Amino acid sequence: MTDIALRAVHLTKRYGRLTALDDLNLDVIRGEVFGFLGPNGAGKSTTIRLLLGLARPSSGHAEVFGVAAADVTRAHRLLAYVPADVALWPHMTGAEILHLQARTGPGTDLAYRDELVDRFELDPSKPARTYSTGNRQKVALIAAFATRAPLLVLDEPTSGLDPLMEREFRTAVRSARDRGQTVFLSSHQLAEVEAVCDRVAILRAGHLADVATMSGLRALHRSEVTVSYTGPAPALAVVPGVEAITETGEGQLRFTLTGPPAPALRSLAAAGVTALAVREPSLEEVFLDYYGTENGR
Ligand SMILES: Nc1ncnc2c1ncn2[C@@H]1O[C@H](COP(=O)(O)OP(=O)(O)OP(=O)(O)O)[C@@H](O)[C@H]1O
Repeated sequence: MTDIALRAVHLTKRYGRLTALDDLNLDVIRGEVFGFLGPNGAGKSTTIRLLLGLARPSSGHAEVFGVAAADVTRAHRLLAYVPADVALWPHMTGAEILHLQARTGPGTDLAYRDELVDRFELDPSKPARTYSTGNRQKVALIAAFATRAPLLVLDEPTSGLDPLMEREFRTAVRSARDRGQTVFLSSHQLAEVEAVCDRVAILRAGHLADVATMSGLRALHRSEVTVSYTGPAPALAVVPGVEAITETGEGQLRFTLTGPPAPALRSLAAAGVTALAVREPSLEEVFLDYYGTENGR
């Protein structure tokens, strides 16, 4: 089997006059956790459907471990897929669905599956129609993580999960990587991708803006700090990582911070700080900051 888990070659999808994906060329290497990051509507789900042969490209093609994505029967033996909107058979219980998926998929580690049911705190005895969005997502994630499929494709996998379950999700992704599985996950959350991925592709308005390693992405990650103080004005201009210092009022400052916060905090220590707020920018803001102001279309 080839070492390229997923390959997109000039992959393009047009819906009428809208180009949802424009000439994507991308290789995901076997064994890596690969993030596919982009704001809402960037074309992430469209790309995933093309990579999995579930939609037909306008031009270009995709491969799963060297198998043409259009050959869905063969390609899908190599992967487990969790869509963004998980639909389950409404009258079956979680346990029955997991049982069925284990029989039809590429092979399941049943002991690990039962462990995941506990860890994700899923009550498998209930019929699927009674499950919340998050619980439906859990069923699909448990089924996917428990398979021995060499590739897991997860579309916005944590959108319905609460923070505790997000932690379990991250643990499960790391275990998948330790077992040698390749994980491809789409997200619009920088923090999630930062926590689990080795590399990340950044998609913006249907265009691949960048493929970065995590350290490259961290350089993009800039927090906005607002501070009120009663003492002397802090000498922030000389602090590494501090930029865009703006006086917002009497004894009030705003600045952006990249990298470790310790030097900035040391400089603030003598200023008699009365309030400090740190805000993580949204992905859209990071993109605007990094890629310019036009909306990319
Ligand atoms: N079947 C379709 N028909 C027409 N337009 C579509 C169709 N599917 C997607 N689009 C459009 O293609 C663009 C990309 O959508 P897509 O769902 O792939 O984005 P996304 O990055 O997954 O967004 P989100 O994070 O909101 O799910 C959007 O402008 C969307 O409206």
